[in-house]
Amino acid sequence: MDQFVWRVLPLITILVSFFIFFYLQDSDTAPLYPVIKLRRNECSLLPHHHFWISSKRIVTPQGIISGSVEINEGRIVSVVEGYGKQGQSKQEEVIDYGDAVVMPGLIDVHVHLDEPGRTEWEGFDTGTRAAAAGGVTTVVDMPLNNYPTTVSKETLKLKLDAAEDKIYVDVGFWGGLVPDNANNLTILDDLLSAGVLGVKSFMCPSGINDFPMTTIDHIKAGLSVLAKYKRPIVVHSELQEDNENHLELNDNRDPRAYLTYLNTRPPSWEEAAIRQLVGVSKDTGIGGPLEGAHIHIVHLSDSSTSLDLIKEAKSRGDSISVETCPHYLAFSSEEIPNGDTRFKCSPPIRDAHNKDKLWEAVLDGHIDLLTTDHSPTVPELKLLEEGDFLKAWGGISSLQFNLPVTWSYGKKYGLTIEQLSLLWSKRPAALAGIESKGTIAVGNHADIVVWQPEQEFDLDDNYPVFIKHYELSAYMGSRLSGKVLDTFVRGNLVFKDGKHAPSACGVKILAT
Ligand SMILES: NC(=O)N[C@H]1NC(=O)NC1=O
Ligand SMILES: [Zn+2]
Ligand SMILES: [Zn+2]
Repeated sequence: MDQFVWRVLPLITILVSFFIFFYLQDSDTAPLYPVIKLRRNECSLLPHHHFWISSKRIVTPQGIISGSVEINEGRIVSVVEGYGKQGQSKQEEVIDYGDAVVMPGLIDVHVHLDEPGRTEWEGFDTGTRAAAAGGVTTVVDMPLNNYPTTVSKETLKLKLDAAEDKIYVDVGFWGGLVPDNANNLTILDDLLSAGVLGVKSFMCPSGINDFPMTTIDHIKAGLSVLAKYKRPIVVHSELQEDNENHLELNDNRDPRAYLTYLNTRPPSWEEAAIRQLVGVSKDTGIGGPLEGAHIHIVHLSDSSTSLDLIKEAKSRGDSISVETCPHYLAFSSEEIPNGDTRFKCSPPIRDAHNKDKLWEAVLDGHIDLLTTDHSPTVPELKLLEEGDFLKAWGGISSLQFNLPVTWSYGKKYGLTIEQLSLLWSKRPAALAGIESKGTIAVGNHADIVVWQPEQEFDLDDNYPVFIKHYELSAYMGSRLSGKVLDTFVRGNLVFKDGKHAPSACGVKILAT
């Protein structure tokens, strides 16, 4: 036995020395902690944790500057004006992006990732890879389309477990307000104290059985708890009217014609819901009985009376805000081909005049922010072959394309890069209460997208798309401008040249 040990000992010594030698080659800061070091490197496509990004177009709250951003351990530690003047830095630690735009990463506060329960529709892995590839550094996940829906602290726990080790960007979570927890506010209170950033509810059927709609009284009850936590409710604002003209039943019009579907969900549905909501938001103003609560209207499509009601509520000091989505700004009902159910969503895409007015409201600041409402499904439910607009799943798949789509269509209306950044980063961060994100400012998370507004590309089958069932996206086949080059999340380079970092190191964001 002794003899055996003496024979293998030199061999073991040589193996150990080889390991140490190669490990030290790879290390620059913490040679004594190989395990931590190796894992950290897998989070990023860069070897450094302290580095500089320089560019002639950096979007800061003070305007677009030429200079550099210093990043250390995931935070922005300095922003220096003057291109090529990054002080003490070593050359290999400076990434020079030339005239590419360096901007806060996008924050998409309306995304259905569908996991657990409907991972065949989307999922944390595919969804957050798509986000990273599109320059989206934070998403806030919706409480429905996953199964079970996120309506209690127990179901939130299932969400959090399902997200473990799968997220490439940071992810926050909305809880759901449904009759069950609106009628038993302890459940809602527990859900909020478990860390959801706020709650979502529907004023019409949601299309998902275990996510029933709420009445305005449920919403009022929910707001009383939300006020205490100072967190928002985000509301799908359509109120179904009992108007025969709009019912799908007894209707012998062509279900493949987009107009048939459009007529089933008129602007008056949005108007009726918003009228009820502004009746309640009046109490959210300073000194009001619901001070601290906030009402946010999701995916506004009607740019007429619905928008006027919101403007009025804002001008009297209500705590209320509104989002719209790229598909309402990119498409109009006149252009939607018969049977092309990729364009089906609710509320529906309306006519070109409505779209122009939506852009006007975006540019004037009456619409606060943009989101995707990325709501994917499987081909069997999108019914592309049948082309039946009345039966197909309503929801548009677009998470990876936010930035180029907003830019491609917006620049024709005079949208600036600074406005785009407010709409996609700063204001969404404020709504979700995650203000250490959303701007390139000292102390903030180094969540950054680098993109080239002038670069055009075709969204065809050769383009690396990471959303599941990408062929169901209404944007496939289009030519866009504004190519995402690199994406950083908390200083980790998570996406570059069509490739992701080896490990999914996004963080689950919980409100405290
Ligand atoms: N359940 C769900 O995701 N519904 C979404 N789809 C859509 O088009 N509008 C929605 O609210
Ligand atoms: Zn909705
Ligand atoms: Zn949605």
